[in-house]
Amino acid sequence: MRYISTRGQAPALGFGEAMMTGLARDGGLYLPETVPQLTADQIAALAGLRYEEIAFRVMRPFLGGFFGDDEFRGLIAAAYKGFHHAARAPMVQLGENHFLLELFHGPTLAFKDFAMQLIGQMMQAALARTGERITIVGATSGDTGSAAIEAFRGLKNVDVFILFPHGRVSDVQRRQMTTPSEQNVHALAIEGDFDDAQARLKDMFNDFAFRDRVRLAGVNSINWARVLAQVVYYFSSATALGAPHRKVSFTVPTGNFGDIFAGHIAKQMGLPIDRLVIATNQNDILHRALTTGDYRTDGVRPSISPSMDIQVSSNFERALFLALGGDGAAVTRLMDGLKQSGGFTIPAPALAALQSVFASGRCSEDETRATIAATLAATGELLCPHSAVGVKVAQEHLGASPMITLATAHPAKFPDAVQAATGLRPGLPPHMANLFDRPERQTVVPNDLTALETLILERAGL
Ligand SMILES: Cc1ncc(COP(=O)(O)O)c(C=O)c1O
Ligand SMILES: N[C@@H](CCOP(=O)(O)O)C(=O)O
Repeated sequence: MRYISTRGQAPALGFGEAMMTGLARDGGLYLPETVPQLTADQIAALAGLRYEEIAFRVMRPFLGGFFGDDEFRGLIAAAYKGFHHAARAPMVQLGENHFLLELFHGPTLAFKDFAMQLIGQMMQAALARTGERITIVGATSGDTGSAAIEAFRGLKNVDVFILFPHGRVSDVQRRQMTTPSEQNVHALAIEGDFDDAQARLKDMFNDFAFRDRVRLAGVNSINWARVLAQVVYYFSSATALGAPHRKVSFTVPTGNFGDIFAGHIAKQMGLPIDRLVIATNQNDILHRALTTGDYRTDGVRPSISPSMDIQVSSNFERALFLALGGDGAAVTRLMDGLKQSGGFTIPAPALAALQSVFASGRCSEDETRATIAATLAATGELLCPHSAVGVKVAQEHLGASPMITLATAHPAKFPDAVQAATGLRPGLPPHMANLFDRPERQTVVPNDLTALETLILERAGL
């Protein structure tokens, strides 16, 4: 199994190298050269298995032997043992033909834990082989950061620096990042938005001297292993509803496009997915791009679903690469256009290819609040604002096949928004009960590459 870059210029890598490398050295994102297929019988056999076993069977073909079977099973078991629900990713029914996949039962209460807990295990196993020390730098709009800190806190051979937009994450999200006391954890509040944070992170990867000196590693969905681990719950949920014998559709609250891209991979592996629906908040660049063909940034507008306040959607590059038939030079031209003029036009055949896989919809702030209230009244389910964006857009796309909407975070991460919508203030679960009593530690940093690199070198003692 070899991994190739979306820009077509970086060397192809094996699974372990791709995981430890993060961004390809030509600025692209790694993807498997060919996507392994599961047969209908293999998919049918997943129904009723434990989540951990489904994870093993779905991900194993991508590893190219980097982990032995027993070792990989052990890593999966360790990754999910801290989840607070026996099913890991349980489903509840919201209405006729509409289901909610609860992905917030991990330690930091967001879907990020599914991949982050596992890559925490996989990276530690890889580092144990080489004795290397690495520096993880991550960009977050709120949830990736806390999940990464939870997965890597306290490790001797890893420093973890998380860039989050100053003043633009919820209090719970910020405290999840600023209260861990371990000295290898560095919470950096950048004066900018998530797009700035992610752009500076990619700049660091493209600064080879810095990258090599700190042994830079990435845990955003830049990292293929993150996307891979998110493929699993598409299989677990679809087979629970009768796949492969019937098709299912998914609606995914979307920002950086990693989660829905994992659904695209599941479909390519043979899972019979009818529609993959992109649900955006008022930062609706992906909905506009899919409907008009014009991918153009117009500035991040802070919303009550802050984790989706993103305009430069990293993994859209992976989808474009596939839609352009694997033409790395064409992807490079479009990405250069994005950098230079804030946008690009998707070539017509690629747009048609994207539209054959993805549908899309947008949810306003008022609609988000109304959906939280209406869903509570109709079903008793308390949604976080991101999941509400998904539910609203899903309701506009219900059809013959069952629709599964991904519930991406726990409502207790966004108590102000949920209370404003319903009058109810969701409480934190017992393992986080003292979050607001712990002292915070954060550094406010400018949106400036040199300043950031200097700080990281200093803190990492390099
Ligand atoms: C709660 C929540 N929902 C949805 C998303 C969007 O997911 P993605 O960035 O994979 O599109 C995010 C951020 O990633 C998130 O934290
Ligand atoms: N919403 C995310 C943004 C980063 O996404 P990632 O999947 O690329 O890590 C967050 O919560 O940080």
